[in-house]
Amino acid sequence: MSLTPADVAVGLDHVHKTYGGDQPVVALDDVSAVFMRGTATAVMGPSGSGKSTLLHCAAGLDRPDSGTIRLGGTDLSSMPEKRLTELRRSRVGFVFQAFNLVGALNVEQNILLPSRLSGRRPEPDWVAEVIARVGLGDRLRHRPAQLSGGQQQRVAIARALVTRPEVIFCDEPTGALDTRTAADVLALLRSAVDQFGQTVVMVTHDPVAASYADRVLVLADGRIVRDMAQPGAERIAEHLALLGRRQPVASREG
Ligand SMILES: Nc1ncnc2c1ncn2[C@@H]1O[C@H](COP(=O)(O)OP(=O)(O)OP(=O)(O)O)[C@@H](O)[C@H]1O
Repeated sequence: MSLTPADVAVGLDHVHKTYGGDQPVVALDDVSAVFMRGTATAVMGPSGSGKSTLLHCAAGLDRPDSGTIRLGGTDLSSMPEKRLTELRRSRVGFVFQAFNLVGALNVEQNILLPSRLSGRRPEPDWVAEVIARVGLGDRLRHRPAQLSGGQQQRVAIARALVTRPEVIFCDEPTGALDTRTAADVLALLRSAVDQFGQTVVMVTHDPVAASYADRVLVLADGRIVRDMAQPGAERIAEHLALLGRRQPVASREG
């Protein structure tokens, strides 16, 4: 099967990112990766390996020093800040470890906030479908503080889905949840991919969370050192343990 540009949700091409200061840190060192539409990818690696930097650059929250980042057909690298902000509101969704809901707004208002900010009226049928899918129909008038952690993360996922973004970027989406609640949230993200054709890119430390993805990329020292298709939690854990013993040879495995 040959790839067409339309199959690609996000593409990074030879991306470099160095943080300045007296002792510059190379956070991304010539990273090239393609995230296909309708798939979930987990990004893993030791602390400081560049996972958040990759996510932030791919999402247009940060800029690379060199290299190209494309969202769909759009090159983000040289886009003015104002357009980048608009693009993030309308074409990208975010789910963070700390949920990042607005405490003064109720569940429904939180879910509709990105649409309001981008000046787009979401289709009522789609909003109803998303709310039903995340199981929050009886909580719409509640404030975030009145919800459990798992329910708050469901609100964040609904908020991300409602704008039909081209990709949802998740940064440790289950980091603040217990194992069972985490499994519910991961199943929900998985169903967004399988049922809605959503694209998900998820940074995680957890091999079990990563096993919900179609593909696992592992970073070390700002480089991609593993690229695995559906490896399963045990194999992921083995690879991470090997990395702990420093095996810097890049490999691509199916
Ligand atoms: N704003 C910054 N200024 C300077 N250095 C930074 C900055 N942000 C990140 N770094 C450095 O860049 C490297 C990559 O950081 P990054 O946060 O992307 O790693 P990570 O894999 O997400 O780590 P963690 O798992 O601990 O969150 C690290 O060495 C980090 O210290």
